[in-house]
Amino acid sequence: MSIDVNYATTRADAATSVAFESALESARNHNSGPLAHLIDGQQIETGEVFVRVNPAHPGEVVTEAHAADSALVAAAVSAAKRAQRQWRRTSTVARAQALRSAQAEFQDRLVEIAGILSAETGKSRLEALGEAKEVVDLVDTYTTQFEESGDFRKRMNTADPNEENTDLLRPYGVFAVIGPFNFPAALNVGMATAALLMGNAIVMKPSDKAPRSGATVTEILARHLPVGVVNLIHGGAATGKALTDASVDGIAFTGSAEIGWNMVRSLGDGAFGRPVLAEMGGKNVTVVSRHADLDAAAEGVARSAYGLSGQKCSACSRVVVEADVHDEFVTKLVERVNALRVSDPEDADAFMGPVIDANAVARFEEAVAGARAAGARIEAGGDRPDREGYFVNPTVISGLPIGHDLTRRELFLPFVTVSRVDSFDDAIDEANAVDYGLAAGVFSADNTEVEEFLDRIEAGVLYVNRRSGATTGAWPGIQSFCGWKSSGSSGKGGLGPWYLQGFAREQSRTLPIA
Ligand SMILES: NC(=O)c1ccc[n+]([C@@H]2O[C@H](COP(=O)([O-])OP(=O)(O)OC[C@H]3O[C@@H](n4cnc5c(N)ncnc54)[C@H](O)[C@@H]3O)[C@@H](O)[C@H]2O)c1
Ligand SMILES: N[C@@H](CCC=O)C(=O)O
Repeated sequence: MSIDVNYATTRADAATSVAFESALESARNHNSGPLAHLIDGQQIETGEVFVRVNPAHPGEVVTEAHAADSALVAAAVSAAKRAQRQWRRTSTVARAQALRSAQAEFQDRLVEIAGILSAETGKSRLEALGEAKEVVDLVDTYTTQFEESGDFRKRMNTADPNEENTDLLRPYGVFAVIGPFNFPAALNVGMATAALLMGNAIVMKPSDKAPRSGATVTEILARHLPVGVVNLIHGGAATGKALTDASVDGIAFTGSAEIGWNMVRSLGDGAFGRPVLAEMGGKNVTVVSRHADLDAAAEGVARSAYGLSGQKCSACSRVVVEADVHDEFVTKLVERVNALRVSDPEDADAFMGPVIDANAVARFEEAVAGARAAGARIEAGGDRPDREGYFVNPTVISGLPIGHDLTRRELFLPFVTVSRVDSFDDAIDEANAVDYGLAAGVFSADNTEVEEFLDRIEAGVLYVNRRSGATTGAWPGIQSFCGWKSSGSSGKGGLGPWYLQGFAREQSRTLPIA
């Protein structure tokens, strides 16, 4: 079945929908005992068992898994170190072939993977199918870049006719790969593929909120690579901490800023620094000028703010609007938000599924109470649908004072604040007044304003007048996904052309000409 879905797709064809529904049902009923770790090619079934429930029906356990303790983590790192010695000497052609072979299996199992993603995270079918397709495109994009890189090896000039000089990129060794719950297939596979192509071995720790999603894609990678190059351990924060404290040579992390920056600090605090490629949170803004097409702006914001229930690092969570068009924009946004369908992902028309867990629901209720206490207007939502599960309604808030905490802190919820400012210049100041710098959008028909936005905005992923998603929808090989400020530690983004190099260090070699 050929499936062409991305995060801007608005409908799946009938055959894909039927296949997805069957995959979702089977994933929801698949629990056949705790998932094992994968270390040196062996399935290891030790450690306390934790469970993941279906967020649409929290009484149903979808997955169980064993959590790894620090001894098991150390065993996984040792296995990876042993395997990496050979893997780094494997020809670049053979490394690329191994990843191409995994890519083919990801493509063959795309709908099955989408079902597992939706069962564990509550993603709608289009979000789940989009993520499963992103997995395939990520492997393809990085492998193509790798194949075209000339082996990351360059012949240099020489100052001595008896010498030849080469500059090359060499792997660090073993990378810990630690991923978040919201894209537990694409982000884990993206980080892992880049590390592996560059000659590193990995120890993967997926989120404990999506262990089967992480395990399924990691086991596919493992099957196509030599034993021990890809290892998998399960668990939550304690297992993650044990992994970052172990003797890994680097970390690829995607998750919240607090945890990511702690890793950066802790790996920098030794006899020598080790790389932490961390992609972190956002408080992504859309600027709406008085020269904007307000229908396009409202649609772009609604799609970005509420897709995946606002649980994208790229989600638009604040809109800054020029005063002249504030009320009209809010009216148009509210119309669209009230039309969004919040439902179980098994419902073909569900736009928003549940949020991830009870903590997210509590955070939603606290945020709404905070907005009310500050005298803000709840323009849409602010409550929960009357149904079982971790569902909340898409929410629009206006009238919060400039600088209010709810306009600064990442909530990771379908919760959008709209702020009124006097000028386009003030809008950019307000847009930049957060620590984060991930994605940002602008709506304006005035080219001078657009240029001003592009020049001044402090974020790594920018979109202009984008109706299909004001701040979301980056795709491998099309938009790089680079966090500025507290949103990223390396100044380079996943999905883009400079990512692979972060997984290697440079070496210069001067040899006598024989
Ligand atoms: N910039 C990006 O590309 C990007 C993409 C997706 C998500 N995110 C961000 O991820 C966050 C949401 O995901 P989440 O709630 O799973 O994030 P999180 O930071 O809570 O967890 C991420 C991963 O870190 C592990 N972890 C938790 N504590 C740890 C510790 N002390 N040491 C080591 N590992 C630890 C978790 O088990 C999980 O696997 C949001 O902030 C979102 O913006 C960023
Ligand atoms: N690549 C996705 C975001 C991934 C993070 O959560 C987007 O651009 O919307």
